[in-house]
Amino acid sequence: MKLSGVELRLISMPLVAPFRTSFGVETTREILLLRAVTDEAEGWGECVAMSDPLYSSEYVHAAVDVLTRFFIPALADVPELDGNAVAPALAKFKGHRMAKAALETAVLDAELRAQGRSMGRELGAVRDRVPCGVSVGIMDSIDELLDAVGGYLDAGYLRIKLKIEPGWDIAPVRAVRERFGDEVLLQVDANTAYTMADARHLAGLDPFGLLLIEQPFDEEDVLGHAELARVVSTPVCLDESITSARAAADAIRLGACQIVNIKPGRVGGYLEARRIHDVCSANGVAVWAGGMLETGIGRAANVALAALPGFTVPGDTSASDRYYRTDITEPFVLDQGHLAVPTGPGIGVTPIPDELAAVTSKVDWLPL
Ligand SMILES: CSCC[C@@H](NC(=O)CCC(=O)O)C(=O)O
Ligand SMILES: [Mg+2]
Repeated sequence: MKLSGVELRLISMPLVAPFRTSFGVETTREILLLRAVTDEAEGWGECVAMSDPLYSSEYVHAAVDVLTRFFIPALADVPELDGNAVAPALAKFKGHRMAKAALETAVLDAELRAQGRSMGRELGAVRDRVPCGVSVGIMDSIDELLDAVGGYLDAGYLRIKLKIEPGWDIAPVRAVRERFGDEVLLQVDANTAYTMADARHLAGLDPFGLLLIEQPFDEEDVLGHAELARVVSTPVCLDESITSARAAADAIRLGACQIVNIKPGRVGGYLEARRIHDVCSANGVAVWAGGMLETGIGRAANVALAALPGFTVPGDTSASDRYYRTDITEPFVLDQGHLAVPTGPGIGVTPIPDELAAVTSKVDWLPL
């Protein structure tokens, strides 16, 4: 394919309710969307970087800058562009995996649309629908939390994930167990809020039969997670630490994780995400699809990824209305706790022009 240019679009999506984690509160999601225009088709990619560098070092305006000044111009020199050619063309640039992922996805989407192949087929999906979990933020009270969890269970979600932080961990987990029983699939996510000094305290979660404890320590403290795994019986899952297939292989070898949360944006794209899936599967490590509050653009691709064979636990692929009153694509709607894997060419969805225009704050066109 020949790339004629890339549109960078900033949109602002108000959340249906504040979403609080151990690193802050999100009320509006500022998102960078890319539209790659080629001589054969157009493709879309969603950059999952947050507005501020709090989940990781990346943030929206840094992604705009690095794509504009370095990554998009670098594709001009690629003679036969396709999804597989993007990562090698950007390999000389360090980091910025979320920006790279958005660009690779837009080019891959264009390639697949041109060839009439779905993302699911390209990645190796083996299911036509995926079981869905939901991520529940830190709340002001246990009662508020129990109302929220009850609502999600009534909606059909098959797994509950509770955000935790020091001072909000054992009590909310105990309350959910006491109210909803031991059968509910339940896990927690600390977003790096603890240290090894908290190990004994975190062992206090063991009696509650959690599926996993996600990223309790700093993303660089891989050995700390291995040490924790020797102290607690709850399986340790890594998110922020797993930035590549190599990082996954090292973490598994060090005993730092028994389960892996795969987020294509965090690792540089869906092709690397599939490699991480393959490494984990080869080592008997279960994986699940993480989320970054994506619109239907990113959500469509995540649902396709979640249909691969090694995704054996429900992921954070929630319905569109978990975060947004109106999505910029046809909404993803939960059906018996599952989302259908898009079957159309590429990611299988496209933005609805009026909905996209309503949330757009800035559009830039970068010709090549
Ligand atoms: C704003 S928090 C984003 C990162 C967080 N994501 C979620 O909790 C799931 C978000 C979603 O449902 O998309 C995680 O660390 O796993
Ligand atoms: Mg996480």
